[in-house]
Amino acid sequence: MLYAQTTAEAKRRLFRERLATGELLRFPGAFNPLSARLIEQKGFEGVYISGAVLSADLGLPDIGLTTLTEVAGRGKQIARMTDLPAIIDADTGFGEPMNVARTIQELEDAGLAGAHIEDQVNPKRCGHLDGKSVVDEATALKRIRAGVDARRDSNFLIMARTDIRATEPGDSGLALAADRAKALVDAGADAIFPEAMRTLEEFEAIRKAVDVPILANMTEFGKSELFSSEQLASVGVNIVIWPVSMLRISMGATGRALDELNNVGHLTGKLGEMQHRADLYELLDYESYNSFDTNVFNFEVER
Ligand SMILES: C[C@](O)(C(=O)O)[C@H](CC(=O)O)C(=O)O
Ligand SMILES: [Mg+2]
Repeated sequence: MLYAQTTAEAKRRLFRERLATGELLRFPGAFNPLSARLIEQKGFEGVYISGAVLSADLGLPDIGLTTLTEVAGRGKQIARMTDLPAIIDADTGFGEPMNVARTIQELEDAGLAGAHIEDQVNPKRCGHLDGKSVVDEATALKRIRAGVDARRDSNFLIMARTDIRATEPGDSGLALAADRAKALVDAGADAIFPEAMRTLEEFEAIRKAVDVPILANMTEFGKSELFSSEQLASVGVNIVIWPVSMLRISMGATGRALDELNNVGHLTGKLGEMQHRADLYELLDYESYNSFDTNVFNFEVER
């Protein structure tokens, strides 16, 4: 009933323990609190909260328009609905290193298990678009140090994302990414998110460069080939995210349903694609509200 039972501290501790095993942990992107529950019900290890989804949800492009208050608020709504650890996209940390420090404390208070801070300049853009710029190494390291020093729960995972790979083509971009990843780890990053890696070999190169967990971003229509969990595990990736995928799927299905309404005038033909009322109620744990008030759940839903 209501929110998940596991405290934020326990989620972070368990997440750290799981991460230490070296296995691949799968974090699909939750586009709302309810979808986080579905991710948990389907047996995944964690929930990702994407900046691209958060901004798209508000009808805005992913160019750093959302505020810390909006991001922490949505993060809290999603994280509290699941016993799984939730990691959130904190973009460039919402300002100067001092702002990064406050960002991390706000995200801890919001119940997140971790966050990633990237080294793009503001205004930032999707990591899989061309024409990105990154800050110099000293600034990138300051952001991470500020976050690490500010956290109060040492289990809160601070992940450094570097976008530097796409600033130069070919092997030189990859070498820059490996160097920056090493420096970010020296500055205290608990994990590395190498953005816009193109091939499995590129993930492998970052794996060799650092000895902390690394994350693979399997966002569609971007720079990376879409590798399977098995392939990513085989090159030593520890966390995989599908940040926007569930929103893309839902919006695609919504578009097709609206076409059907226009063309046919009813949705009878779409019933099989819908989440059934009974499944929704199960996900909401509707029945348990009955233990509080027996008048709440005194009906049956036929499948
Ligand atoms: C991971 C990401 O930062 C996000 O906000 O979800 C995006 C995803 C995307 O735009 O496809 C990214 O920059 O890769
Ligand atoms: Mg993002």
